[in-house]
Amino acid sequence: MELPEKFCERMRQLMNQEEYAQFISSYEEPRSYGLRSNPLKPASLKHLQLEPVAWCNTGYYYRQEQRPGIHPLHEAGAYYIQEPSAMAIAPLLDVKRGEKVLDLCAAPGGKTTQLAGEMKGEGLLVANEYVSSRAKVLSQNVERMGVRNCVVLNETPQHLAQVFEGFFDKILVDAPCSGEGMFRKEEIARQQWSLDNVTICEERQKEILACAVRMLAPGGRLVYSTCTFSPQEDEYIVEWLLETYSDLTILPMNKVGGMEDARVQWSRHETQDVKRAARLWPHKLRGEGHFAAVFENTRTKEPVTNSNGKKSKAKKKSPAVLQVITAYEEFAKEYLDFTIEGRYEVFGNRIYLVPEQMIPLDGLKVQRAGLEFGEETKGRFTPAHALAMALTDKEVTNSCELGDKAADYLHGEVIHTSTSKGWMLMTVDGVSIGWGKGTGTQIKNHYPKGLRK
Ligand SMILES: C[S@@+](CC[C@H](N)C(=O)[O-])C[C@H]1O[C@@H](n2cnc3c(N)ncnc32)[C@H](O)[C@@H]1O
Repeated sequence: MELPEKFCERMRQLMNQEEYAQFISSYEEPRSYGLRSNPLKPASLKHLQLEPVAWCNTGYYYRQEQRPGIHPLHEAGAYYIQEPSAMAIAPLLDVKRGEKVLDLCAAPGGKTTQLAGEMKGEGLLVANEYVSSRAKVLSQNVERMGVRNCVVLNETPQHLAQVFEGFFDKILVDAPCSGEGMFRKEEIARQQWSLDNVTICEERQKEILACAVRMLAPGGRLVYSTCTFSPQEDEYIVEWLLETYSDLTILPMNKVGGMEDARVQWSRHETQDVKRAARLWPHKLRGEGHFAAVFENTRTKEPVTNSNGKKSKAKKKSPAVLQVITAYEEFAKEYLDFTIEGRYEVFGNRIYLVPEQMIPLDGLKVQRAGLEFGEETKGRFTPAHALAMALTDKEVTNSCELGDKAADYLHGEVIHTSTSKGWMLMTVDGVSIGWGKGTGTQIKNHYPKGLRK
């Protein structure tokens, strides 16, 4: 594999001869493939031969030729395909049900969906992505994985910091970086790499982190991660955070499965605490490589905030809004049997469930306001695909197991079978995959046209 010359030169200077040889030869080895099972949509994965990933209790290695990405259970959100070392990051936040959590650089959503699985649908998860096309992909993945409590935003960190000062219990900054840990996976990462870009990334990371620190609640936790090896974006950044923010302390980490201490000698001022951060190296474990550090905000005093005091005022609902809510409630009475926390928000003819702790959405670039329930047209309610993906067959009055017809359903075909009439949740191996509408002799296909295979 052809690696950028200046990258090799830098690594050669940083490492001793023996380690450099091991590091470089890892690029000639085949890479490992991983998937993470989704606790929100449990399924049997017996059809795959899996080996556990040491640092993630839902993570597994799979063999490339098994191609789990083309199985209907993938479309059903039973698992997320994710590079194994990337699975080490979300657990570091130690999220608890009911917390307010921000994933500031979230697309395509590997770590967001992992956090969502740990939160079990309770609390507030804000997933933000700066690049709008990537925010759409993030939103699709949040939907596929059946997440109920996530608001997807397409904002700058600077604007978020103004709105959410001191608001979040947990913040993840999985920063845009020079991507040296992607070299084996993506040729484009090798082509786009340059020493100048490393420096640009370092500056950008500091700007993003300055915003993240402002949004961290007293006692809150911040996790910083990259998928690159350059000390400028790893040890330097950790040291900079500790030198700049006296309220931040770096926490020790449980380094398992071949993770190593970060290297104090690679920081600018040899700050000893830097070693608490972790390096995941491709020549030391089965993964492409990552860097991670965990910080705690030791400040105890509440800051003056914009957001904490901001509550959604109960606005008088217009007749049009009431019509949408009524249509949903009638649908829910007939077809749903579930309770879920949050507040209704209506945008045009669409109704969403927004997590209770979310502040008013006005003035924010919202990609997904929460869980979309569906839309009303002329008094008739059509449930959203997102709602189907977030439900289990126990939470609906009618469901239909597709079995060997799953591929037909994903193609958009009508399912011929005698059925009851009305909306039904379609499932694959018991996991929801979309809506169908029974006529008595067949089920009309409501799998979204844009997702059909
Ligand atoms: C390493 S990726 C995130 C991967 C994601 N956490 C996951 O696990 O799937 C970093 C993200 O930061 C976004 N980004 C780029 N510039 C940014 C900026 N100035 N501020 C915040 N995010 C930015 C990128 O578009 C990219 O999606």
